[in-house]
Amino acid sequence: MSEQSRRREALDYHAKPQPGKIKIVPTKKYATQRDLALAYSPGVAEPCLEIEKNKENVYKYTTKGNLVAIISNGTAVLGLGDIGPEASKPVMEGKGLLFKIFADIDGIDIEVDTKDVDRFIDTVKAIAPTFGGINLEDIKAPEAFEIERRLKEELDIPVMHDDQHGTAIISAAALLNAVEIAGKKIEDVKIVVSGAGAAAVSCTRLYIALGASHENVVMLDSKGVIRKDREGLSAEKLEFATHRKIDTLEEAMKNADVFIGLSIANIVTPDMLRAMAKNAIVFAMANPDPEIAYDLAVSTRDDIIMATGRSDHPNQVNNVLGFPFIFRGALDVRATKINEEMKLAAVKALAELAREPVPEQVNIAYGETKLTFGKDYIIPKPFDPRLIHTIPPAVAQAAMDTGVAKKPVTDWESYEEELMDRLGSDNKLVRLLHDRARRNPKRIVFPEGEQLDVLKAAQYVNDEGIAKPILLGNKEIIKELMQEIGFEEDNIPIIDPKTDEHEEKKKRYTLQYWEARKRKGVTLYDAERKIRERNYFAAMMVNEGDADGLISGYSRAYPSVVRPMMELIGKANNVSKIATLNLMMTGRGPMFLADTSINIDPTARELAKIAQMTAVVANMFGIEPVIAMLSYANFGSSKDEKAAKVGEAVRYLHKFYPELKVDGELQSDFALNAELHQNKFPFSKLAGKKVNTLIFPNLDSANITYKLMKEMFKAESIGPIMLGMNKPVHILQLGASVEEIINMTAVAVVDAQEKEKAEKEI
Ligand SMILES: NC(=O)C1=CN([C@@H]2O[C@H](COP(=O)(O)OP(=O)(O)OC[C@H]3O[C@@H](n4cnc5c(N)ncnc54)[C@H](OP(=O)(O)O)[C@@H]3O)[C@@H](O)[C@H]2O)C=CC1
Ligand SMILES: CC(=O)C(=O)O
Ligand SMILES: [Mg+2]
Repeated sequence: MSEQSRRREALDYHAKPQPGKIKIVPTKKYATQRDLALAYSPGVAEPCLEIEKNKENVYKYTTKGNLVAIISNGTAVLGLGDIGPEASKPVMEGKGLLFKIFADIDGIDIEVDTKDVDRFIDTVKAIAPTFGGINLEDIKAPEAFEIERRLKEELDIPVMHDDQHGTAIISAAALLNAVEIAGKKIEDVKIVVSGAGAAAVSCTRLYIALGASHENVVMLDSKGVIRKDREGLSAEKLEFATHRKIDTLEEAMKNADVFIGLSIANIVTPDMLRAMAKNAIVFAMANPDPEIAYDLAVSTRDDIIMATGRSDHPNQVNNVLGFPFIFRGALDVRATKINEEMKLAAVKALAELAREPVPEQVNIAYGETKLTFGKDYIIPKPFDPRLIHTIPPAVAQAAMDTGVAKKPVTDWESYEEELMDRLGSDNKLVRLLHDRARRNPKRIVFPEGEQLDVLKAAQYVNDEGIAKPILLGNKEIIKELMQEIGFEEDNIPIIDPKTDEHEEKKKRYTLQYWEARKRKGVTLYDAERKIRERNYFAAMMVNEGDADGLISGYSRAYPSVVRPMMELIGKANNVSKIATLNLMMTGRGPMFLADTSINIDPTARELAKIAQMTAVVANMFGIEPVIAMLSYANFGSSKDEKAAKVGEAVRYLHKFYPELKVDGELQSDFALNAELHQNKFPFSKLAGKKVNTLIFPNLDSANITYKLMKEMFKAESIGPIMLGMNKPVHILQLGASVEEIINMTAVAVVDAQEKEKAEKEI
């Protein structure tokens, strides 16, 4: 992308469809006069009086506890310098967005038009009652030091200048890991720090607290190396002034192990990098453009461990990884400050998290094959969903240990649940599914073992204890691919149905298959050939109890995989037709949609059965189904046979499954809008209820709807989940993502558990 189009894209992003990046949305009902009487006068007086009696009640009745002010005067905006309060607003709004998406904190930007330290402090103190925390941002040194110090002393809510401490925490975690990867010791490394401002000073202090040697640091500002013999140094610069008789960055870089850039763009040259020690560590963190461009640095030396503040290269060392989670932990225990112990706890948690195996969804989010701890992955990625339940508890615990938590956590398990819920119910549901699978993992056969994405999913479910994979395909190819993704597991069965191995098993499957199909035109010879095909072999494995479930369809069109499954495995006893559902993660919560893939124009009875089978699966996910039978008409408003068919299906359901919360026929708006539904059809079984299951009258409408939701609203989908098969067999959509394959595998495991339970009951 050219520089010009990148610029245009950034400007359009901010300008359209409405200017800016955040807005305020009410959290309470406001539709009726009664609601307004509660939200505002007279009802609002009650919480006011409660808070007047006890100020702490402000946390109970208002947004204070989750509201953070992001305050700047625009004097050190990124590496752009003193561009003024208005020009800093996009950055501050950006931080508001990041607070929200990563930690569910409401961050409000406040730009203050003053460079006077006292005036700035007075302004922040005057507005502090509104907020649960204060994030100071992009205020230049040395004013930033005094502003933060005094506000911390004078306020009883957490105050953190993020450029100082957020940056220090993240870069310290990255440095600890980088030093280890480089085979060095923090105590020994020679560190050059370019910049002597808010970020540089705090970062260096923290590195020293973590073991770096004061003598090994050389710091530079806009005038060059900060030497002890220089006149007029501020207290902070004097703290890091060196006795060495050098003046320039070029001199400082000779044999240095670490370069820390918190200054301005493009001041480091390739020659300077070449002069550094072996396995040099270079954190060029100036934003938006680093002290040396990433590509230039890595092409200069191949032993370098390189990081920047940007998201478009490996190793983004940026305070975005810290502030959302540090404030989350501090707010949750109502900490009165963010102290050293809390910062160190965050450093440790972040550094350790980078060493853990990376969830596949992070690989996907960053378009990576396999992120692993090493030179190109020294620090977690901001979109890592583990951050929310790893960093805040560490910070909260440290706050409690040091006596600054006014509301300590008492139940850590439910606190972690609450943290995970902050990222939405989708995560919760998927977690529930994976947890259920993990309780009793089953053997799942993957006929498409030669596909990289299938292997990655198999690796994940194996590592996570969700399933015990069995892989079908060419052994050599599979092993090579496994090695490529680091799937080093010798105990995974790999079977190639095309070779002469497993002769006895193949003979058994052939005879079974022939037995079942010999009166349907299949000869023994046909059967022998079919069993060498992976999907047939896999289906026979499930039939014969050599596997508990099957996942296929990644590389072939849906119908061509359904066919052998129907031939070999068939329907469950009480089922006339199989069907499928998709579980969609939507803004209003999880929704079940059926039949999305098989029955083109089901009869009334078939529709009723689809609804009943869908209800069973919803219960399996721990959700009580509330089912709308959809049509273009409402409760008999059209006499047309298409609408009447849905009405008839509802009558079946009411008669044979009276316990189900189901009604219709219904138009989709009446199905989804509980209030509209209640007003017009108070007699309905669904009146006042939140519908979570939609049964469509035909395949056209169901398939089109679920794919539209997926593409237009980026709704995540689990499915199509097979309904009514005799065994746990699930067919993927062509080209399903690794995440989808993982989730479908978990579905197959839970399905196998349920079928096992049902058999035992019989
Ligand atoms: N990646 C990240 O997460 C973060 C990155 N940063 C980046 O760090 C930089 C500094 O931010 P911050 O500390 O808040 O700002 P400050 O204004 O407080 O500090 C800027 C410092 O850079 C120094 N400087 C300017 N030009 C040069 C030069 N040619 N060589 C060496 N030093 C120079 C200034 O020197 P002098 O004292 O002489 O004026 C000053 O000490 C910015 O680029 C910012 O984007 C900041 C926070 C987080
Ligand atoms: C990332 C950040 O806070 C800065 O560059 O100022
Ligand atoms: Mg900043």
